[in-house]
Order: sequence, then C-alpha cells, then structure tokens
Amino acid sequence: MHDLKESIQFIKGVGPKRLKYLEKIDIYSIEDGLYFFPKSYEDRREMKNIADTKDNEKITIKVNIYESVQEKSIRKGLKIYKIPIKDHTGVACAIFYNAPFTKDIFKEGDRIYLHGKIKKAFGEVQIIHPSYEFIEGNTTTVNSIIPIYNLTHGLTQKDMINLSRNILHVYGESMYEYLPADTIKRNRLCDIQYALGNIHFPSSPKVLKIAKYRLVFEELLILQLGLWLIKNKFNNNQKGIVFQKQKECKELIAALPFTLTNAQIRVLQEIETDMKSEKIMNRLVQGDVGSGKTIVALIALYKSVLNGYQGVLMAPTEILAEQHMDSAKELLEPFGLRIGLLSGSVPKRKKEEILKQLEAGHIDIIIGTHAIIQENVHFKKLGLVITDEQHRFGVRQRSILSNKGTNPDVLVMTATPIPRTLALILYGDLDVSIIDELPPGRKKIKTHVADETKRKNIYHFAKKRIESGRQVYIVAPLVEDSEHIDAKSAQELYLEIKENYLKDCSVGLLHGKMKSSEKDETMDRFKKGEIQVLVSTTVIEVGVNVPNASIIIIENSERFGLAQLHQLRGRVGRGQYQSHCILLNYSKSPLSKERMEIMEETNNGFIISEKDLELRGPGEFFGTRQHGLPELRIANLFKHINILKQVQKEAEILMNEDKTLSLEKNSALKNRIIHQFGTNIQELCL
Ligand SMILES: Nc1ncnc2c1ncn2[C@@H]1O[C@H](COP(=O)(O)OP(=O)(O)OP(=O)(O)O)[C@@H](O)[C@H]1O
Repeated sequence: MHDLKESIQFIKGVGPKRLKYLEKIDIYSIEDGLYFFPKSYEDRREMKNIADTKDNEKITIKVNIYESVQEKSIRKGLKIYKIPIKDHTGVACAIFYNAPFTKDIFKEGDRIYLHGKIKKAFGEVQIIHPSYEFIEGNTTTVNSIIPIYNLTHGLTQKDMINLSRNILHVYGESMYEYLPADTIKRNRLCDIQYALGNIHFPSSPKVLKIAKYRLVFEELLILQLGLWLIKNKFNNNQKGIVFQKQKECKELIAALPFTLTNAQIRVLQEIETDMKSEKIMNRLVQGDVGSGKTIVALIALYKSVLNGYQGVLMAPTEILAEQHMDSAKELLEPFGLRIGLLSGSVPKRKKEEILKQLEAGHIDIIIGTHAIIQENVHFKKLGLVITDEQHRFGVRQRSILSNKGTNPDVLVMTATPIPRTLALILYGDLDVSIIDELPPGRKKIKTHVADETKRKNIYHFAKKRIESGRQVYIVAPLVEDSEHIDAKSAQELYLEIKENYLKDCSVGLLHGKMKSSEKDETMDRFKKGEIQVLVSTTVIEVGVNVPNASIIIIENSERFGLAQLHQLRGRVGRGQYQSHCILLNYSKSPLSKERMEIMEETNNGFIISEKDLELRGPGEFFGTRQHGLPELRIANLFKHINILKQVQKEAEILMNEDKTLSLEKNSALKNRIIHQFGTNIQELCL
C-alpha cells in the first residue's frame, strides 16, 4: 500500500519545475492529483475520413503530413501556419495561428492523429488549432474519451493526462474506501477505485456517469455531515448561557408602536426557548423583506442585557448599521440600555472611547459593521451575537465573533429566502426560524415592467406621488458612466433627473464610492423627508427602511438577479401606502422577459429565489467559499439538487444511528470529513 499523502514529486515525470507549476493549481500531494478532476471530456472514439467530414463538426482524423509546414503572413501580428495533410479519402490542412513552433514539430512524412473542429473554407477542408498526437509516439489518448483539465502556465493537457495516468498506475490500488459499506449499498454507489479511475479515463459516457455520481454524492455527504457534526457540537457538548429573566420583555413589547405579528411572536418564542436552555443557541431567522426581523433581533438583545450580558449586532453595510443603531436607541434607551456604534464612520477618538467602555461593561449593546470582529474589540461579558447576514458573512466570521465571549448564543438573520434543501447545506449548522407573515395593513406592491419609451410617463407618475407627500427611489446598476458597459449610471441619472425630469423636487445621490459621512448625511436627509428622490446604486439593497417611500424605479433591471430585484423592491411597501415598483427593462431577450414576468406575478421571496436559481443556475452568490466551507470540486449545489436530497436522507440515517460518527464502521468517513473541513472544523471544535 502506498501513502496518498506523499508529495506529488514521487510521481514519474514530476521534476522540480513541474512541481512548482502543479503547486500553482493546488496539487501538492498524490491525493490532490487524484482529486484534480477533469473539467470536461473529448470523445475521440470515433475516427472519421477526411472525405466524410462536415463543416463545424468536431472530429478525430488519422492522417499523413505530405508537405512541410507553410508559413504565411496575413497582416501585422497575424501569421498563419498551414500543415498539409491527407488520408486515403482526401486532402485537408491543419491551421494554427501565430504558432512558429509548428515548424519544429510537424515534419513531412509524419503520421498523426488530429482532433478539432472542421471548417470548410476557400475550397479547402481545414481543421483549426487541433490537438494532435504522433502515431509513432506513446499513443495514449486516441480511441478513447480523453479528459480535459484546467491548466496553468507551464502545464499542457498531455502533462496532466500523463500525471493522472501515472498516479492511477502506481497508486490505483491504494485508494481506501471511506464510505461505509451500507451507504454504498443503499445508494447503489460504485466504489472509490472505480470512481477515481473512471473520472479521469472513462471507457464510455455511461461509466463516467456512474463515477461522477459517486464523487458528487460523497462530496455533498461530507459537506452535509460535517455541518451537522458542527451543529451537534454546538448543541450538545458545550454548555451555553441560561438566560433566565424573560418576563420584563413584556414591558418592552407593550411599548412598541405596533403589535407583533403571529410569526414574530412564534419566532421570538423559539428564540426564548433556546436562550433559556443551557444549549448554545445557533439559530437562523429567515424572513422576507419587510417582515420585521429587526424588532425580533432587538428584543433578543434586550433579553440578553436583562440577564446581565452584553449583546452585539453586526450588519453587512454601514448604512444598515446606522439604521439599526437608530432603531435600537429609540426602542431600548428608554429602558436604560447603553448602546454603542462601531463602524467606519466613527471617528478614531470616539472609537477608542467606545472600545474602552465596551471592555469595562459600560456599553450593553454594540452595533456595527465587520469592524466588530477585529482583534481589538473586547467585551466584558458577551452573551448574544446577532449577525444580519444577507450572505455576506459566514461560519468563520460567526465563530470569530462568538469567541469574543464564552459560548454566547448566536442568532443569524437573513432576508434572502433560501429553498429548504439549500438552507440545510448553507446553514446546516443552524436551526431555522421563519417569519412568514408581513405586518398587517401592508398593501401588495404593484410591479410594472416598462421600456425606455415610457420614461416620461414614469417620472410624471412619480411626480404626482411626490406631490402627495411620498418619496421615490431610483436605482442604477453603475456608479459612474462606463465605456464598456451599456447601462445607466447613478451619476448620469442624478443629473438628468435633477435638471430635467424632476427639477422641482429635491434630489439626492447615494453610492458606495461616497465618503461615509456623505452617505450618512444623504440617508439621514432622505429619512427626514428633506430629499424627495434618492438616486442610488444598490447600496440601498439590504434593509434600508423608509416607510414613506412608495415608489422604486429600477433602471436596467435586466442586469440584476431576481433575488436582488426582490430585495430592491422591498425598499418600498414598508408602510401604509400603496407602493409601486417600476422595472425599466432594456433587453429584448426571452429570458429577460421571463424574469420580468416573474417579478410582476409574485411578491413571494421564496418563489422568486427558487426561480432565480432555476434560471440563473449556479452563482458566485451561494459559493461555498465565502461560507468558510470546504471547496466543492465536482458537486454543484444547484445542478445536483436531486443528489443533494438523496444525500440528506443518507446523512440522516447515518446520524440517527451514530450521532458523532464514532462507530468503527464510520471512522474512515469521519476522518475524511475532518480532513476536508481542515482548520475550520478544528476552529469550530469538532
Ligand atoms: N408587527 C409589526 N407591525 C407593524 N409594523 C411593523 C411590525 N414589525 C415591524 N414593523 C415595521 O416594519 C418595517 C420593516 O421592519 P424591518 O426593518 O425590521 O424589516 P426587515 O425584516 O428587517 O426587512 P428587510 O429584510 O427588508 O431589512 C419597520 O418600519 C418596522 O418598524
């Protein structure tokens, strides 16, 4: 048996130079090489004759070079290299651009296999930039399905193919099976040797499918189990704080200017149960835009302070942190709570003072941006950590913040509804509460899709509303004009509107490139109603709450994701007024039309996010990296949603039987999970 953890340099053909290149693509050990999967495949099993080739088809041909390479200059900087080839059915030529090396390697009389796309032009059969293999050489790839790997400078496909082949040749037998036998049987998976062998060199598409299924399955299973192990750890082994005093909260709730919705009450009860118990709370609160999450967070913070602990609320943007600060002051200061703000806009002196007070316990609740996770922030007695996430933080940040106290309770708020299956993976370490009800009296936001020709009417409509006392958001995708992107910029719109369409109104501009103090001032003036029209980029996207604003006009709405449009739309309809969302759509594509129709049809964030995933497919947005989880090499959370469902069933079976995966039969799997989660899982104390 060989050790797969050994350095890749033990593989034949890997010298010091190649080693460096391999390290660039994160291949250090033999195992890394084995798990560096092809990004795609080329089926070279069927060989064609030159006479039978068709324009634009991708084929493999077996040919002779019958004349030496011809070099021709087309224009400055562009040279063409033509290699005359033939088989028993006809003649053709292989074409390479700017490739002087071809003169050294292709010689008259050579016999080669070529694989590439056929082009019939100028009365010739051409094969453009084909991949090639000399027949006399060590033929390895012809007559097979060959893997195509992601490369880096210095490595060729051939290098990678040889590497995989050499690893499999020597180490193929050393791969141990870490999935329990029952798991393999229940899910009809192939074994690890079969999977790894065939993911690199499949003999048929069917075999490839079997291999891929197994590898996707195992990757998702490891991710799911790892997250559930973390969750169990939080929930079982360590004791959290018992927040006993709960009653006084009633006074706070009675003092609210509104009654809580049933959904808010239910979620607060779930939080209360967690806080009262000695298990550490790790709860996600999901609620659609405007459902009233902030108040739930503030009540939880109050509970923490009532029990003699400090609380922290971390927001994804400065604007939002300030807004939470205002709400917290208004609501909690009358009850004697001391609240501090830590964000980029707080002057240095003031910041130092706040840090001191926080450490001395003279501040009860600190609100801020990610400035809060910095090392110099210390608490006297931290009891509750709340992160208002919107997918911007992750497991890691949460754990850094938690470590500033001794097992504080953790609450995560998000406004982006996530389909349940995905929530289980992305927030697999959290229990979930859902606020599935909007405060009473909200009128359904009316959504209208329009094109450029309606612009005048739209502004006219907006003006009428402004005259009756309402305010308007106008959102643009860019800050400044760009030569490269054909979209309206906030600055351009601001001038257009101020000087033209709405010149009698007070118009403000807000974007991320402004100084914090300018942003604050503009937002403040908008909140007070001094600014009637706010032209903005998506900095207003998350959480901004100005109930008097009743119209939002979104420029170039085709450039936004549906979930993002839904978030933006949620900036209106937050008070008693009938609100409107106008989507200016400049695209004529059917996909764009379909997306706009969805926005017109529904206001339900869950439906919208599911549709968004369906139409948009995998996105950076949900990438696992930012969540601090192991990287997925082959699985895709969206494409493989059905496998994910199967995986979740299997994970439940395994954990029902062996909650900590401590049985002998599960030990290889557990080791694999620890290996994959790396430092994260150690940090999270598995
Ligand atoms: N039960 C309620 N009855 C009436 N108004 C409420 C209720 N709960 C919250 N509100 C008000 O609804 C508005 C939206 O609340 P909040 O800002 O907490 O929403 P949110 O869930 O954070 O939304 P978003 O995800 O868009 O930030 C606020 O003005 C808040 O005061």
